[in-house]
Amino acid sequence: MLQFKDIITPIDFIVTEETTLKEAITLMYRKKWNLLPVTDSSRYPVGVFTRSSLHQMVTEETPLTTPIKNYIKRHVEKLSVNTPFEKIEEIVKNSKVGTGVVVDDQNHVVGILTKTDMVMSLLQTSQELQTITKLKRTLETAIDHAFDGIVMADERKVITMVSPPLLELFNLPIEEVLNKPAANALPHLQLENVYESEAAEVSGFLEINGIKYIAHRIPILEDGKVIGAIGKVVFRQLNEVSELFKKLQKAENKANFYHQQYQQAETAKFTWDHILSVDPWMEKLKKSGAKAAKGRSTVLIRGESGTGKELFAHAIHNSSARSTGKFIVVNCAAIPEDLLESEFFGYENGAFTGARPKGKLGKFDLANGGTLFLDEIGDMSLGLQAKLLRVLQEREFYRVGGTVKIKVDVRIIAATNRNLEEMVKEGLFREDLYYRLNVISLNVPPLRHRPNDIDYLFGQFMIEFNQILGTSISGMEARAREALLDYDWPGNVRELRNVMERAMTFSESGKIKYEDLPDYLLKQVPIKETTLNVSMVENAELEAIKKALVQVQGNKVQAARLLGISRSGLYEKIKKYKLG
Ligand SMILES: Nc1ncnc2c1ncn2[C@@H]1O[C@H](COP(=O)(O)OP(=O)(O)OP(=O)(O)O)[C@@H](O)[C@H]1O
Repeated sequence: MLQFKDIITPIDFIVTEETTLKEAITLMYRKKWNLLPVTDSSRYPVGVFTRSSLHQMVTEETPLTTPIKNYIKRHVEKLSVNTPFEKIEEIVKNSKVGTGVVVDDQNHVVGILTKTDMVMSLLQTSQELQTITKLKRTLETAIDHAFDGIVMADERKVITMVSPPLLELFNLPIEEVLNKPAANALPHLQLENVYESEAAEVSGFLEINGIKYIAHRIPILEDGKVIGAIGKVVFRQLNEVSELFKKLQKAENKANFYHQQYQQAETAKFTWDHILSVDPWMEKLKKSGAKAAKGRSTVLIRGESGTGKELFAHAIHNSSARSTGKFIVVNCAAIPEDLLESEFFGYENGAFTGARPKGKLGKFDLANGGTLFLDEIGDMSLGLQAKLLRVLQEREFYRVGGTVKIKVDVRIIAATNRNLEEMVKEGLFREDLYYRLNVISLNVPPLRHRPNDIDYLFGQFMIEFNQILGTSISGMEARAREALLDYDWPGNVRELRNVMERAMTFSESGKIKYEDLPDYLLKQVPIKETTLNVSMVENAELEAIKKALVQVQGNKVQAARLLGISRSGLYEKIKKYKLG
C-alpha cells in the first residue's frame, strides 16, 4: 500500500536559526521550494521559513548575512511519515497551507510534502490502486486544491481534468478547456509534444500577463504506448522566489529606482502610449497634446495632484521636433527660495560665497534646444515670476553675478494643481505671466471623473507590478474591487498605483483580497453618486456638466458658458445632481 513516506520530498540539508538570509534564499531558489523547515542541530523542528518571511526580510533591506531566526514562523504544520494513505484526501482538503513538514517517529524532520507532490505521485502510481472511482475522487480533490496548475489529457489528446489555478492563470472559463483538444484550448502548454516524443519535458520560462511560469509535460505510458498526458504549470512560489532572488542580487529598489532614473536622466522617458486610459475625454486630451507638441508654444497642464501631468509633459516633449534635445524637470515647490534663481539661470564664477569656483549652468542653459518642465509653477515667488516672464518674452537672460546675455531656445511646459485665476485675483500670481503660460492649456481630469479608467488601470498596473515585483497575482476578489471602485481617489493615479503595489506585495493568495487593501481606504464613506436615480438623457447631461467643470477647474461661470446655458441654470442642475 502506498504510504506518505513514498511521496514526500526528502531533505538533504539542515536549516537552523543561524542560517543566513543569503543561504536561505539560495536554497529556496535552488530547490524551487516556498518553505524551508527550520530545525535544531538534531533535526527537531523549531519553525518554518516561508516565502512571506523572505519577503519581509527583503522589504526591510536586511543584510544578507543576517540569521533568519527572528523571521521564522514558530507554528509548524507537521505530518507524520506514518500517516495512513487514506488520510491524504482529508489533509489535502483541510490544510490551509500548501506545504507540510514531515517528521518521523522520533520527531525528526525528514522531508516536506507539497500538495503538488501528492497529485503527481497519485498519478504515477495509479495502477497500484484497486478502486478506480476512489482514485478519481481523490485525484479530483487533490487537483482542485493543488497550488500549481494541473491539466490531464487522454489518448485522443482531449483534456479530461484541469485545476482552478490553471484556469485562473490563463483567464479561461472551464467550458473552453474541459473536453476540448489540448492543442486548441491550451496551445501555450504544447502538451501534444509528448505524444510523439514519449518523454517528459520542461519548458523554459513562459509568460502571460506579466506572470512567468514553467510547463512540465509528462506522458502517461502503458505497455510502451502513450495513453495520456499530464501538464503541470508551476507559477506561484517559483516565480516569486526566483524573482526576489534576482532582485536582491541587483540590489534594486523597485519603484524608486524607476522614478529616480527618469528624473535624473534628463531625457523624457514617456510617450503617449504610457498614458493609460480608456476614457474618451483623456483620449481627446492626448490628441490635443500631440497637436500642441508640433508647435513651440508654451503649454500649461492643469489638474489635481497625481493625475499624470508630468506624463503629459514627457509625451509632449517626445513627440515634438525637439525630442532629441534634453527634457529638464524643475519642481518649483521643492527648491529653496534663495536657490531658485541660480537653479534657473546658473551663476558666474564667484557670484556668491560658497559658489563653486567654476560657476554653474542653470536649468535654462541645460534645456537649451530641448524642453524645460516647470512643475508646480503656482508655488513660485513673485520675484522669480518676474524674472521668468522676462526670459519667456526675450528668450535671453543673465547668469547670477554675470554680465553677458545668454540666448536660449527652450520650450516651456508648466504644470500646476492650483487655481491660478484665483491666485491672480489675490495678487499671488502675475497676470502677465499667467497669459504667457496659458497659451495652450490641457486640463487633466481627476480619476473619480473617469470611472472606467479605475477598473482599467487596476488591470494594467497588475501586469506591470507582476513584472516589477516578481509576483503572480492573477485577479482581485469582487469585494476588494467594489471597495476600490467606491473610493474617490483624492491622490488620483499616483494613489491607485501605490495602493496596487502595496496590495500586491501583501497578497498571499494569488488574488488581491479585501484585507490586502489599506484601512484608510476601506473606512471612507463612499460617495454615492450612483444611487441617484437618473435617466439616460439626464446621465448624458450630468456627464457633460462634470466634464465642463473639470475643464474649467470648477469655475461655474466659465462652465455655464462652455455648456451654453445660463449661470442660474447651471446652479440648478448642480443642485439636482448633487454635484455642489
Ligand atoms: N494615465 C496614466 N497611465 C499610467 N500611469 C499614470 C497615468 N497617470 C498617472 N500615472 C502615474 O501616476 C503617477 C503620478 O503621475 P504624475 O507624476 O505625472 O502626476 P502629476 O499630475 O504630475 O502629479 P503632481 O501634481 O503631484 O506632480 C506616476 O507614477 C505616473 O506614472
